[in-house]
Amino acid sequence: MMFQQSSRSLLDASKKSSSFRWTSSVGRTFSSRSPQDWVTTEETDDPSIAILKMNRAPANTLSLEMCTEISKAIKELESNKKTQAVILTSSLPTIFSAGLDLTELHNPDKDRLPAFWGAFQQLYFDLYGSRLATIGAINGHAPAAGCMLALSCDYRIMSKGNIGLNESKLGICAPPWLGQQFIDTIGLRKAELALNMGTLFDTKAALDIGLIDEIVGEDDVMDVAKTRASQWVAIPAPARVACKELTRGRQLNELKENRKQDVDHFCSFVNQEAMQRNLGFYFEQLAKRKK
Ligand SMILES: CCCCCCCCCC/C=C/CC(=O)SCCNC(=O)CCNC(=O)[C@H](O)C(C)(C)COP(=O)(O)OP(=O)(O)OC[C@H]1O[C@@H](n2cnc3c(N)ncnc32)[C@H](O)[C@@H]1OP(=O)(O)O
Repeated sequence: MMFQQSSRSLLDASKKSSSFRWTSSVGRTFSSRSPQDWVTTEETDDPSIAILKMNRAPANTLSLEMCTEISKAIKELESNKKTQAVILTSSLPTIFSAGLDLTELHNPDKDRLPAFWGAFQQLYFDLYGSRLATIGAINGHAPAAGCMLALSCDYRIMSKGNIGLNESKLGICAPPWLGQQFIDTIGLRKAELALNMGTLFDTKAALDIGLIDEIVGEDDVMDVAKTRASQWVAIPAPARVACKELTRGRQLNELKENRKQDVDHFCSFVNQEAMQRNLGFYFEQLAKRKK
């Protein structure tokens, strides 16, 4: 890995507290196959290009275990010298990732919360700082931390859905490092407007502001992703890695140096009563929406 980070203690803590079926504070039961199945990797006909698929129905939300599984898959791919690129995509029909799992944030388990945020930070380190060329094949909605997954890729193609940082609609603000990623991608003024309004962009608007690089037809996503991956792999790996270090190294190191403060900041922010009220309200609206 290019920007190796140590998170042993946080990830060890996450293993102790993992639970895969639970009832949320608004009474919905989440269940799924085991976390090992939430993320799968596949080979392509080009041995230098792999596919990483998120399979956590219903919305590929990022729980502590989901973050850990994605990080683990990236590290495994990186450990194979032949692998030079990964295509990140979703196996769900309409959602790339709905962002952080709100059950982690709402009425949180006080011991689990810091480990959860540590696993989310680690995922940012692992994806944004990967030595691999990363192609985001965004085949559905990608709000908030789902947008972070997309922003962490080197190249983004999108077929459908909405993308953006909508945290303000939940009564919160994106963490500074995610906000910075957004600003670095689309520029300060556009980011300022979008962050404040919590704007989610459709594919055309996302392309217009530079949040994605290309719109592709639904049936063409994987073919285009493979073509783009081949183009990235054709650049000598040391040059690619050096370019990534040049454009992303400062931001990655900044969080690395402030990791503990960021966890403390997040936990005290989330534990505020007003914050919990906002989250509870948003979460209930989300659950009621279909009815
Ligand atoms: C200077 C300040 C410093 C502050 C530092 C700390 C700041 C804290 C930072 C916190 C960062 C937060 C980032 C996040 O990612 S928050 C999560 C944001 N995500 C969302 O708002 C997305 C919510 N979801 C949707 O809008 C929709 O689900 C969708 C993605 C548009 C898809 O819609 P669709 O109709 O297809 O699907 P459903 O809505 O029916 O969803 C299917 C089921 O999944 C549940 N769901 C969806 N999203 C989440 C989620 N994020 N967490 C938990 N559960 C989710 C949804 O309720 C459905 O469940 P059901 O089938 O049981 O009804």
